[in-house]
Amino acid sequence: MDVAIPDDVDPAVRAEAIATEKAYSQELQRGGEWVHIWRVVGQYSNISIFDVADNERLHEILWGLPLFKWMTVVVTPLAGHPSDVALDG
Ligand SMILES: O=C(O)CC1=CCC(=O)O1
Repeated sequence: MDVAIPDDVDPAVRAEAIATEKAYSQELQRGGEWVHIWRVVGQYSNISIFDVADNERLHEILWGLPLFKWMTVVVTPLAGHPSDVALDG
């Protein structure tokens, strides 16, 4: 997720949107659907890992992001790798 909040956004609106985004994200993290969030060093971007039931649920989560209108989001579906020791029986 790349974030680009326009410079002319009122600082109070910006602060409120960022605070609401944090609460929204942390609720989903606590619920187990938003598994990881990492800051991309040097950029107003993050790399996140989601574990959701289906694409519709991920779409709902992403569209619900308070900063969504100021974001560019790229989704890369991932599958388990057969060499992952965590997947060995
Ligand atoms: O700061 C960001 O990368 C945007 C963001 C997504 C969830 C969150 O809390 O911030």
